Amino acid sequence: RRDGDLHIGGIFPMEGEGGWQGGQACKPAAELALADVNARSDLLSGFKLYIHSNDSKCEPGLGASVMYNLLYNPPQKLLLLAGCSTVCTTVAEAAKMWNLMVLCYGASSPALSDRARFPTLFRTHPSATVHNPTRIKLMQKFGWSRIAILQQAEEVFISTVEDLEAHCKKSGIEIVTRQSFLSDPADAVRNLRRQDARVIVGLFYVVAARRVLCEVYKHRLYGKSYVWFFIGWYEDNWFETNLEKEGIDCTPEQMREAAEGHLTTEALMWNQNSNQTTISGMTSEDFRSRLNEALREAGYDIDGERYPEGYQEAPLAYDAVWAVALAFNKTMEKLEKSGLSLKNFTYTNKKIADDIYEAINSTSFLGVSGLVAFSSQGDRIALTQIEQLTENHYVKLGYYDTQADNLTWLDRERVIQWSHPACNTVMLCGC
Ligand SMILES: CC1(C)CO[C@@H](CC(=O)O)CN1
Repeated sequence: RRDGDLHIGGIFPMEGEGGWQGGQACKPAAELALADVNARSDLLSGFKLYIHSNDSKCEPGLGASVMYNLLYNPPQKLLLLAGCSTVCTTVAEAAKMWNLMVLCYGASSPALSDRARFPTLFRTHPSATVHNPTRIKLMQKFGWSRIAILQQAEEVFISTVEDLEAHCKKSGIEIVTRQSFLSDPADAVRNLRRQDARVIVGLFYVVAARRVLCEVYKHRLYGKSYVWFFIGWYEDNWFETNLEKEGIDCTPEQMREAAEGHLTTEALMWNQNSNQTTISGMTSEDFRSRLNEALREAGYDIDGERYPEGYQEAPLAYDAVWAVALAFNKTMEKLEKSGLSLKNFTYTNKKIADDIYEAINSTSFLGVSGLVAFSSQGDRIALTQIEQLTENHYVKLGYYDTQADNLTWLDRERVIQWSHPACNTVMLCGC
C-alpha cells in the first residue's frame, strides 16, 4: 500500500465585481469530485487527494498572490486548478517556472491556445473559438456566402473574430464589413445598415448585447431578411431584463420583436445524453441533483431558480478534478516502475512534471460534461449546440461535432427566409 496525501491548489473566482464569479458553483462541484475520487479504492490507491483553495475574485493580481501563497506554504502542491481567462493567463504563464500543470475549468479566451506562452496549460472549458466552425457550418448549410461581423472591443472577441476571419477565408465566405465598438454600438449598427449587412455574427457580453438589440430595433435591422448569430451563454431572457437599470430605451416588446428568430451557438458543458453513465457512475442529471443539493446546503435558493454564477460551467470543474486524479493515477503507475512516487515531485523536478504532462495530455474519459479530451494546445475538445429564439423561447436546432464534421440537424428551425437573405437585390449576389 502506498500511504500519503497528494495536494493541489485551487484558485476560484468567488466574490468581486469584474469578470466571472463562477467559483461560486465550480468550487462546490470540484469538492464533489474530490469526495468521489477519494472514495474510489481503484484510484490513487492509498493516496488521498486534497485541494487547497482561495478566492481570486477573477482578478489576475489577486490570483497571482493566491498562487504564490499556495506555492510558498506547505504542503507542496502538485498542480493548480484555476478559473477566469485573466487569472489563468497569469497563473499559466508563471506555473512553468515551478514545473506545475495548470487545469483551467473556466477560461474561454482564445489567447490561451498557445503552447509557447502556456506550455503546461490544459482547460476543460472550451475556447471561444469553438463556436466558429459551427457558424461556418450553418452558413454553408444555408448558402450564406456574405456575412458581417459586429463585435465589442474586448480581447476575447478580438481574437475570436481573427479566428472566424481565417475560417471564412478558408471556406470562401466573404466578410462584407467588420464593425467594432467599445461600449456604445449605435454607430457600428448604423454602419451595418449602410453596408446592407444581412447575415451578422455578433460577439459581445450580455450588457452590450442589450444595447445592440435596441439599436437593431431602431434601425429595423431584423426580421425575415436578416439572420443574427448571438452567443448562446447569456441567460435565457437576457433581451428583456435590466432594461431600465442599464438605460436601454426600448421596451421589452420592442426587444422581443428584434430578438425573434436569432440563432445562438454555444459549447455543450453538460453531457447531452442524460441517461449515459459517466466515469463517476453518475449521469449528468444525477450530477445536477447532487450539485443542487450541495448548493442548497451552501444557502442558494435553487428551487427559487436563484443559481450561483458558474452553474453552467460546474461540470467542467467536476471533470477537471477527475482528469487530475486519473492523470496522477497513470503517473504513479509509471513512476512505481522506477521505484518513485508523486511524493518525489519537487518544483525543480522537470522529469516528473513531464510524466504528469503526458498523462494529462492523453486524457480521454466520459465526464458529466461529455467526452473529456484535450487538443495539442491543451484546449478542451467540445461539441456545440445551435438554438433559435422562437416566440420568446430558445429551441434546439442541432448539434455540431467539429472533430467529426458532423452536424446533427433537428429540422425545427422557423422559416426565416433561409434562402439567401443576403440577396435582397439581384445585383448584390446575382440570385
Ligand atoms: C461561457 C463563459 C461565461 C465564458 O467566460 C468564461 C470565463 C472567462 O473566460 O473568463 C466562463 N464561461
